[in-house]
Amino acid sequence: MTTRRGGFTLDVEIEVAPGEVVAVLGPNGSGKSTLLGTLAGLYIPKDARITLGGRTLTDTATGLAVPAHRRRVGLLSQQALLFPHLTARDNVAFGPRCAGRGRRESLEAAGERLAEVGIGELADRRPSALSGGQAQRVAIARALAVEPDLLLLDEPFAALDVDAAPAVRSVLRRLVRDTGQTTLLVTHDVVDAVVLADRLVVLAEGRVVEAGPTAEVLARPRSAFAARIAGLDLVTGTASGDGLTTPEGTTVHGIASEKIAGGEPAVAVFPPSAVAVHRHRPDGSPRNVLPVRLAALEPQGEVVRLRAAASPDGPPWADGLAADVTPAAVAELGVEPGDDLWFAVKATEVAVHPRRR
Ligand SMILES: Nc1ncnc2c1ncn2[C@@H]1O[C@H](COP(=O)(O)OP(=O)(O)OP(=O)(O)O)[C@@H](O)[C@H]1O
Repeated sequence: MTTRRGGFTLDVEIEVAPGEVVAVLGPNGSGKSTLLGTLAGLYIPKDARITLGGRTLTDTATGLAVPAHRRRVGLLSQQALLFPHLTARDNVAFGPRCAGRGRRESLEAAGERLAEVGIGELADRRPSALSGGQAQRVAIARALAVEPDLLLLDEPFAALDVDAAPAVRSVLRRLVRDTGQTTLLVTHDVVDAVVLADRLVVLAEGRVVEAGPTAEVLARPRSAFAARIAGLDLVTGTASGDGLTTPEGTTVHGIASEKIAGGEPAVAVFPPSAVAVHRHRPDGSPRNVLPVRLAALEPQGEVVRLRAAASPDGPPWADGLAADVTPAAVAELGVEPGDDLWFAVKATEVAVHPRRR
């Protein structure tokens, strides 16, 4: 598709498989919202063919443009944007009604969706009597009420205050993760992308500069933007009592970000700045101590990033882990590629998130 907005041109080709979650990342002004708006039918593209599950939604060659409310595309934006004069239930029932479903059926569906997002008891309230987090839950219910073939999420947590965001995030993560809902998610938060997305697409200046499976893009970023967001250490495995267990049986001690049942797929995330580097195995406190072989030293502004390879004495998943240390510490350690080192991370620095199956 090609969409123009003022002097800006978005020119992309994107495919999302049924049931897939694709995260769209990119700097401010790269065209992420324009992409979602074009798919939702809010912006008229200059030149585009958009199909969804065998239906053509837009084809500029033939002049076809299915109106937004008939696309079966759910859009959730930063702001809830509810109708102020309608109750939560009527707001949610609005979409199905527009799509031609009966009044009773639409209201019933609305009640169910509101219960699913945990606010069934607030169905009769107007938006002015809802908190920001509650309003955003109504907006989630509304986006799902049209039984969308495609769900578009445009930074759905960005406008929520720090108290409301975690609960809404957890509701939405669960819905996206567990229902097989085909979803395109715009986010600035790499953890959301890691936890939710099968694939990442990186936009810059209106074009796709990088695309691929989430883990691959983050492990081997090619664009500057992906490299910047990829600056996190990730270990995948399954949730266990005190953190995460990797496929070959190591435990990474950490703190669960939300309730996860033991054995559920999970990912442990920590910043390279939380990794301490030692020549010899450190005694005592840190719960996570890991032998690695130093692969590379990468200058990263104020710090030096020590990139690990797996050590013959350690787990294979250490390959690619990063530790950020000061140049002074590098000099003190006197390390060079090929050296055997120890990475240590406190359990309190490791966040364990549920992961998509
Ligand atoms: N109504 C408009 N008229 C003219 N230009 C616009 C309009 N809306 C957006 N633009 C331009 O289109 C470009 C893409 O904007 P868009 O909102 O899609 O970016 P984005 O990647 O979603 O950014 P952000 O991360 O800041 O939300 C920007 O350069 C912006 O200035």
